[in-house]
Amino acid sequence: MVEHDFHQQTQSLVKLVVLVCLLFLSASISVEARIRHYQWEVKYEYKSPDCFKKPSISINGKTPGPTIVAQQGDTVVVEVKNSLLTENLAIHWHGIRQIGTPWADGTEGVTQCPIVPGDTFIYKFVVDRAGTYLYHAHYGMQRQAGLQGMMRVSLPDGVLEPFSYDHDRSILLTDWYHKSTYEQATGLASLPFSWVGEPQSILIHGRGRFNCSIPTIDPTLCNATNPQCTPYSMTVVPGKTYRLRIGSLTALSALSFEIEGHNMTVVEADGHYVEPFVVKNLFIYSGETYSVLIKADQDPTRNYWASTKVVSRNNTTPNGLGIFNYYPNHPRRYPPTVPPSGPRWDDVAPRMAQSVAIKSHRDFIHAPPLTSDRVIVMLNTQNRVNGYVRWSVNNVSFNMPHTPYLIALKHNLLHAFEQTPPPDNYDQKNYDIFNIAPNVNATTSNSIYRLKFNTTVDIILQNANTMNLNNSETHPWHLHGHDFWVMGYGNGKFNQSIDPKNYNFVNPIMKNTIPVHPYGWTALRFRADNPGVWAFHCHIESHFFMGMGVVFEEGIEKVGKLPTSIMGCGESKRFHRP
Ligand SMILES: O=C1O[C@H]([C@@H](O)CO)C(O)=C1O
Repeated sequence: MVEHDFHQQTQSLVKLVVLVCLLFLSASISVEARIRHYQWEVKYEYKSPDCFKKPSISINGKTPGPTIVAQQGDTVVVEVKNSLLTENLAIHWHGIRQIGTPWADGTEGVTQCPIVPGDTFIYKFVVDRAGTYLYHAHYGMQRQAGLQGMMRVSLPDGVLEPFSYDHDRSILLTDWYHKSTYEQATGLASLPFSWVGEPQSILIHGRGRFNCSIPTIDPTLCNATNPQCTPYSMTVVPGKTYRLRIGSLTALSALSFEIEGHNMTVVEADGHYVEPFVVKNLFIYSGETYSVLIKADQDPTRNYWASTKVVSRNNTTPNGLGIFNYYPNHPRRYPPTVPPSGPRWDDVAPRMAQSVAIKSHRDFIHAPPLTSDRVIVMLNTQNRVNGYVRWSVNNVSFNMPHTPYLIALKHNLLHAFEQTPPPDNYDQKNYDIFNIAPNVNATTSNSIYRLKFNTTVDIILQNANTMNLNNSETHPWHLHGHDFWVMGYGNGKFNQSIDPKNYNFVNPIMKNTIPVHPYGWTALRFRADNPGVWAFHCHIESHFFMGMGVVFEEGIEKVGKLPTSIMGCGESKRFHRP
């Protein structure tokens, strides 16, 4: 009897040990499988994405950089080596909320010190929601030198999308200047002011075609036969349906994208499912992502144009052209037709109509809070400060401090930036948004909005006239660390006592980037529930450089111990122990 018991006990002990070992093994296997490790070297290289040769910033030799592919819940680790020789660096993971890792947001001056030449910095964060996202440089105007790419996060195994398709493809749309970032930034920060002008080309996934035969172009710099500028071609099999993930990281341009002869069904925006709707052309602003479904259901004996046109500015940039290639036609065979001319650049109505049409998918509605605790109205204006042309919010033009806010706030270095908070409103009674402001003087400041943790905040983006007569621009605003509900859009001046009554409480889409249309307003709502310090800014590279942004702090006391790797600049030098 005793012996039998002993035998049983030994058996159960062995079973337990085996079970624990198996559990341990499977845990370590699954943990290992869930880390996506990337090693990137960032450096300048000559590239000719539109046939014109220019020093461009590449990642492992490529611009756009590699697409990060991960699954919901994975940890992404990117080891970034700065080989730019004489230039600092920081990379932002656009659309990733960085819950619990605010120091990994990659915003120089806000969440980290820049990565100095020769250094390697490790970004580590969890991708907590499936969808289409972006990454790009967030230091000065470095993004538009080519440091940008896409991220694709798939659903957990066994979870289905609310739509079906045969193949998944991604393209990044960008605009491209021949002048260096330095020449551009110097002009913007100089007296007299020198504007960057319109981009020379539109690139479809890093490929465009500048006209090298223009007589003023140095023929040694522009080579129409360079294989780097063969047009982008996407091969499709007749009858199949394609999910095309489209991201825009233009420096300046608002775009209209279309595929000749094919409708597109919009199904995703900034990582959220959209109640499907059909468009002929998709308007997309810098910092936005969309997924569209396209069925290859046209005459399969030929190819079709993919065309990208600049809208919202009276521009000189030729349409960016690619090839929608029906297999087995040759992928570089030009379509037999004239490329589509696209919508009129100055027609705001269809752009507003698309913005309004983007609603949450009926099965994925996140209901917004019914009331908000604070309303911040943000007047968007172009101004002069001491003669310099700037952009500002409520007459305050933003500049970056030398000590990143996250470090300054966490370590109580409150003299590291101005403490008087920026205004929550502008002089709504007297300000005429339709005319050049009589007094366009503004101040510059690096003060920030401090939000009460876990409160609901409304932001009203109010557009206005620029310093040029009869001119108001489109500004795509991007919020770091959060998604917001899009509560409504309107033309003209926002009316606090009427317009909130028409907010969409039924099925508002959640996004991280949103346009404010010319002379219009856009209302968004978010929960200040992500401890950290977060930038909110116009995603036009030159506009943010000229002061068009703000910074929010929330729950700083809840932020965990900051990694010393983000430190080493300004007042944070003393905490830096490499
Ligand atoms: O910031 C800008 O400056 C120019 C122009 O307004 C200056 O004349 C322009 O088009 C912008 O978007």
